Amino acid sequence: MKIVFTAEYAGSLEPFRQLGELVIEGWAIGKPKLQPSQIIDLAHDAEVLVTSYDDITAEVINSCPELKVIACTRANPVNIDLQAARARNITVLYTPGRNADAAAELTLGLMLGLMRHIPQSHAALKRGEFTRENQSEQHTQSGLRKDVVWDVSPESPYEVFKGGELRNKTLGLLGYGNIGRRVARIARAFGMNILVVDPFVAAEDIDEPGLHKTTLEALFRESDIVSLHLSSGPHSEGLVDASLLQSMKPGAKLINTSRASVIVEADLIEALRHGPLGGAALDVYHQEPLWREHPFISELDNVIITPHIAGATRESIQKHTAMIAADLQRFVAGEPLLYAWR
Ligand SMILES: NC(=O)c1ccc[n+]([C@@H]2O[C@H](COP(=O)([O-])OP(=O)(O)OC[C@H]3O[C@@H](n4cnc5c(N)ncnc54)[C@H](O)[C@@H]3O)[C@@H](O)[C@H]2O)c1
Ligand SMILES: O=C(O)[C@H](O)CO
Repeated sequence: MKIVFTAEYAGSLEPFRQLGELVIEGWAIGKPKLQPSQIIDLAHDAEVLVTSYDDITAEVINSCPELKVIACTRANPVNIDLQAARARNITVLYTPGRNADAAAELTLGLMLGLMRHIPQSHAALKRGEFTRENQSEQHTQSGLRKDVVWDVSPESPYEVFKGGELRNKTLGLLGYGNIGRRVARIARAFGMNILVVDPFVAAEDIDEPGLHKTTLEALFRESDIVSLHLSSGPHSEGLVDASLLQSMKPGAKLINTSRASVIVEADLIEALRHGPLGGAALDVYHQEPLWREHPFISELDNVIITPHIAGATRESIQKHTAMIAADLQRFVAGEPLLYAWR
């Protein structure tokens, strides 16, 4: 069996080697996607194609007559022409949840960052603000040593960056899948109360002490922090709009590590400029990468931004490599598959 590997990988490739001849044209950060003609050159006689981000088009699929399995190392095989694969009876494997721990942990990092102004206070200190060189003369004249002064003026970091605690706050989770559930578990450990909206998960799978399924309107109205973890698609396009954002508590926070398309960006910017939002933390954008004049970069100090890195850990890559290897072994053994796209 010939296995062509154009995916990002980590950990052992031995399980693949045991299944057949392995041809590796691995993806790496900065490496452009392969063109269909390049994939066809590599995989025209392959039975298995493992990819991360390459577009596996109908042309590719139909030019590789031996293909039996296409494996995509993403939570959603959006880059595979699923209809063309189905027409050829090709099994499509994918890796749901491979980066769920990564995305959940970044979400909590962003939440703490938002509540305690960690990026802003770090940047200010690095710029030389709040250093001993800037201590007011008053303190030295009062006879206190500069290095033991505890500045409690309105301009002191203690005031400027005074934050809020997570304990006893209400966290609203929109989407209770792989990532939403993990965020809920960690947030409960911080002592947060959790509201959930997910039309595809029953209340009995959610409700337990500290966790409660509610309506979209109540979630936005009652949460101190709303974190978005829903899947994208026509069902969620522009779901978070002015009517929901304007119903939030004054100073409430919003976190989006899911997909930008679920928010109306202009409505978010308005809610950050003029309230009620006190801040937002974003990992995903309507157009990526962001550009310097974008308000999230050039204007809004109450926004924390990361460049679509929620899922980017070494462990995520190890997990997807192992998930695909295990399902390929099951495929060859004729056993039921765990991660086949249906
Ligand atoms: N920023 C990143 O690097 C990164 C990394 C991983 C995942 N993601 C994104 O995070 C999101 C969640 O990923 P996941 O792995 O948990 O997906 P998942 O499929 O496990 O869970 C998504 C959940 O959203 C729910 N949902 C769908 N429509 C909804 C709606 N209208 N309202 C509320 N809930 C709704 C689904 O029922 C499902 O439970 C996805 O959009 C994914 O693309 C981003
Ligand atoms: O699609 C995914 O798995 C994440 O957004 C990272 O690309």
